[in-house]
Amino acid sequence: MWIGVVSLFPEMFDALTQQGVIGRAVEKQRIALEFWNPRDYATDRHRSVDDRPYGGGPGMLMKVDTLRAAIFAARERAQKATGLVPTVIYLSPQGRKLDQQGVQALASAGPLVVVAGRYEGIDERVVESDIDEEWSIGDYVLSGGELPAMVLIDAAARLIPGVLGHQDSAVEDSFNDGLLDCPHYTRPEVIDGRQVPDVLLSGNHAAIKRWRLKQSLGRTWQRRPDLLEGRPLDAEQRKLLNEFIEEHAL
Ligand SMILES: O=C(NCc1ccc(CNCc2ncc[nH]2)cc1)c1csc2nc[nH]c(=O)c12
Repeated sequence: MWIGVVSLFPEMFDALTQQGVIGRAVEKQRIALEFWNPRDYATDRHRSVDDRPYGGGPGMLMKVDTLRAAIFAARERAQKATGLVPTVIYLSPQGRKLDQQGVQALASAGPLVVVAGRYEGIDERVVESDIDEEWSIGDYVLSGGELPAMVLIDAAARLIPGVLGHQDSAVEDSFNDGLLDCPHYTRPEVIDGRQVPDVLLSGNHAAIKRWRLKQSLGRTWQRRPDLLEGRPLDAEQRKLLNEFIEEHAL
């Protein structure tokens, strides 16, 4: 997967590339991550990258000419590197809320150019002319688009074949997709008098699989019933959930 990042703070993305799953994927060239900094296109003495808003008001906007130069350079590189026209994504509080379905779509959309804003954002005409999709990661105010861009890249990269070493966990994800995870346990067997559920010590893998699915269904019902609305249950899952509800009926 080829991803170009337009950001004033490319060094922030070291958090993504220096370690972990994504770091290894970049190293193994499963993912190509390249950066363009609008400041590198500044021509004035102060190398300014922000500009004042028409109509006045607090805050600044990203300077149009340096931002567009960086977007064009990233887009051109994407085409040279992949032979495909990239989808240009702008992270913004006004964007579509990112969820796993959106991540799946982005992961299979070919090369991406991801634009991370700073200040109060970017000129609306740049959104209209150069941006294909606007995405937000949630309804809370952050200081810029870099953390949202890293969230998007991390989530999308995990779906690229070969990025996740232990394939089964990716399969698990798909198996549980749309449900909350079940409780997990590891050594010691007792913590402050609290024991590990017997089924997990039984070695009965069918019973363990059943217990985990039941817990996922039950927890989703308890904590995020909205997730169940968009997800049909088969007969077995319906049965397990009903058992859970009966066991937890107050
Ligand atoms: O660039 C981002 N944030 C920086 C930022 C925060 C606030 C404002 C505008 N503030 C004035 C205002 N707001 C409402 C009315 N008037 C502009 C830019 C960002 C990208 S994706 C994302 N997803 C979740 N949260 C985020 O903040 C982000």
